Amino acid sequence: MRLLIRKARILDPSQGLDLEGDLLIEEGRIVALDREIPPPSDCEIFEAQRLWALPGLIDLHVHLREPGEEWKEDLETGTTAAAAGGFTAVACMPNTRPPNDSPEVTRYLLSRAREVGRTRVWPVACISKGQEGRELAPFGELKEAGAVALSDDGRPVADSGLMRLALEYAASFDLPVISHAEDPGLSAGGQVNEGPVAARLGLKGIPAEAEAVAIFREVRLAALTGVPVHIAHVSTALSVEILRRAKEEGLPVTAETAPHYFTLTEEAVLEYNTQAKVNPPLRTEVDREAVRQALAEGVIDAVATDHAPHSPLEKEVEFPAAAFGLLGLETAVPLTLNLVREGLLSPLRFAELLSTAPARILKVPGGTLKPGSPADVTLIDPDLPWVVTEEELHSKSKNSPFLGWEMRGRAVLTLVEGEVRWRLR
Ligand SMILES: NC(=O)N[C@@H](CC(=O)O)C(=O)O
Ligand SMILES: [Zn+2]
Ligand SMILES: [Zn+2]
Repeated sequence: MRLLIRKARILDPSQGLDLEGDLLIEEGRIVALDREIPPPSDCEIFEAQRLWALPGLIDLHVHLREPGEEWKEDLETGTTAAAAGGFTAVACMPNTRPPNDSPEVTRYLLSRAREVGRTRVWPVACISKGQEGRELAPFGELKEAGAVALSDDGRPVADSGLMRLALEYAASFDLPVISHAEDPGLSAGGQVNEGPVAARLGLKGIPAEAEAVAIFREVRLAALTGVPVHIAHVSTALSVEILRRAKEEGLPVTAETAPHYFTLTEEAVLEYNTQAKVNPPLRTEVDREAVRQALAEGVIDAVATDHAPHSPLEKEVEFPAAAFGLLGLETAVPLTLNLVREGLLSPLRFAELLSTAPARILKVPGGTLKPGSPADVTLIDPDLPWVVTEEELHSKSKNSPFLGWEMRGRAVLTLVEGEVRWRLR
């Protein structure tokens, strides 16, 4: 099958390309990219005027809840939501039941992905057995089974010595390490950002320092070991300053943030709105502004969603009993496009944050439209207005703080290896 995408705005950070042109796809690969490609015989044509064509978006941080919490999400619904959000690949975190700390779980995820996956699935395995922070998981076996990275996401690795060992051991298997940076002593019992909002609600706060202290530890461990560390879900101005300094020192540290941190503030939890309860918590306007600047300046390298589905069982309860986490896959594109519209990001930087950088951080294929590459392509209508409703969302859960929001911009076509995995209406 051949497909010619015509007159799109082609954005490919891997080649520094931002041009209006055509993209020819054949047998699952990109075979040509040019200002104008004469349609070959026997070719389907997709007219893409006013649309953006990007290397398939890659979400390096999602929770698919399989195995063990399939009432919230499963591999099929999670990857369907991903494709609808414009993603061609997702990296799934290991805090499942059981956690992905064994080659059996990794292999199970990959076999489910082959059977029902709508996108590529890159399993992230545990740093520690059972995510208990005591003993390292079997990195070599996990890598052999198909894990692409390591993280105890959902929980921090509290023991700094164990984290150092994890970095050294991970390096010998060339597995990236992703840190859920949280000092558990400082965050213990916390529900929302520490400050006036927490006080007003009568809830225990989580200070910015709980994140900063942990990020500083990872920065120093990267310096000590020379092994790269990737920081998950950066939420504060203080964290941004630590990362800025680390980068100035030339240390091998990368970081992601999520759209909720550059869109919302702690005000979203007023009235005990559990849909906005997330870890790390939504912070202040100063933090939000710092995160936005960090994305523009390159201090934060990538946008990930931290898509964390929960059912009403976990969310429609009193605030302290509610689970942390919110949906992200289907709202990331319009929320990140807001930063383009505000003049903070160029369209090329947008593509970098959501595709090329995640591929580089995870060391997985993708993030490019170079001829010869697999045809993982996302077409976005950057202006399309739509409203977030439960019916629109493909995720099994509906825990989005953006329900009812008017959005602008949406994926209209998602191709994985040239196959249509999502087409808007
Ligand atoms: N971010 C969250 O609030 N929740 C995540 C865990 C995590 O990402 O740390 C979850 O698994 O629900
Ligand atoms: Zn986390
Ligand atoms: Zn997470």
